[in-house]
Amino acid sequence: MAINNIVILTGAGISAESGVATFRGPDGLWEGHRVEDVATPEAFARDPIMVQRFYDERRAALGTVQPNAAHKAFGRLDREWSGELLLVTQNVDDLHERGGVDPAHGGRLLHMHGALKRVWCLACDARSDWEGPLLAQPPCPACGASALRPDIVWFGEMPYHMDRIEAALAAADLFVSIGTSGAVYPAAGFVQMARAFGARTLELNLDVSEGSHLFHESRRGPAGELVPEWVE
Ligand SMILES: CC(C)NC(=O)[C@H](Cc1c[nH]c2ccccc12)NC(=O)[C@H](CCCC/N=C(/NCCC(=O)O)S[C@H]1O[C@H](COP(=O)(O)OP(=O)(O)OC[C@H]2O[C@@H](n3cnc4c(N)ncnc43)[C@H](O)[C@@H]2O)[C@@H](O)[C@H]1O)NC(=O)OCc1ccccc1
Repeated sequence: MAINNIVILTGAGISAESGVATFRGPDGLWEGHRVEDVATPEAFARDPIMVQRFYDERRAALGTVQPNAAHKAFGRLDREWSGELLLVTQNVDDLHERGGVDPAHGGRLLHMHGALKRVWCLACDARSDWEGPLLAQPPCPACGASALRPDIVWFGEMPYHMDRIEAALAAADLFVSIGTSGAVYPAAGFVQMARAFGARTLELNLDVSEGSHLFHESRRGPAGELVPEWVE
């Protein structure tokens, strides 16, 4: 089968070698909190200070990490692949962009769970690029109100770009999943969807994941080695 249309899904594992904590790593906790308990609209309503601190720390930490060989390999693929390519990431870091995947290049990169460097104003609904902390409740760049929240998809909220993602999965010849435990939906269901439409499916992951048995092929190892090998 000729491979022309590729859909790639990445998770926290692709950024692990850059020093970004995964969710279900050794303790997968933040200050003793399960992510599912911090990354929810209920937690934000209950304790906005705690939630803002959680994201301020992760946003600030982006300045201390660099894209790794896996991110850079996808930068090369984005530049060289003439067929259809959609890179869907569950990650909220900016390492795919800094690894060379150009978001402006035909919209090939989608952050289905949002991004740390974006904010959402609950007063005027504007979404804006953002670098600094939100703890001090700074004014919205669009309306000046102090009602900014991280532009991140929390548990119980609808992920972004689902229409584009589902259309690409339906047309995919190849679906590749990298560095994800397959524990969170709807992302964990993409492999079944791609297979249902006849795509070949490949997993590149350090450990066995909740979805490994669903793939045609599953390779074990660090993304920093497996991804450049696969892209070459
Ligand atoms: C916990 C789980 C059971 N819960 C869910 O799935 C829920 C509920 C649910 C929906 N459908 C279901 C069906 C069944 C059961 C439950 C549900 N899903 C939702 O709430 C979703 C929204 C989920 C998104 C939540 N936000 C995130 N992130 C942003 C926040 C933030 O980042 O702070 S999810 C977050 O957790 C997930 C973490 O998973 P991974 O990225 O896979 O990371 P993890 O640490 O788990 O695993 C790392 C893997 O990498 C590997 N690895 C490690 N190092 C390396 C290495 N070096 N190289 C290679 N691999 C490596 C490891 O082996 C491991 O396998 C990611 O998705 C990540 O984005 N929303 C929704 O369903 O809305 C409803 C709806 C529907 C219609 C209309 C309206 C509403």
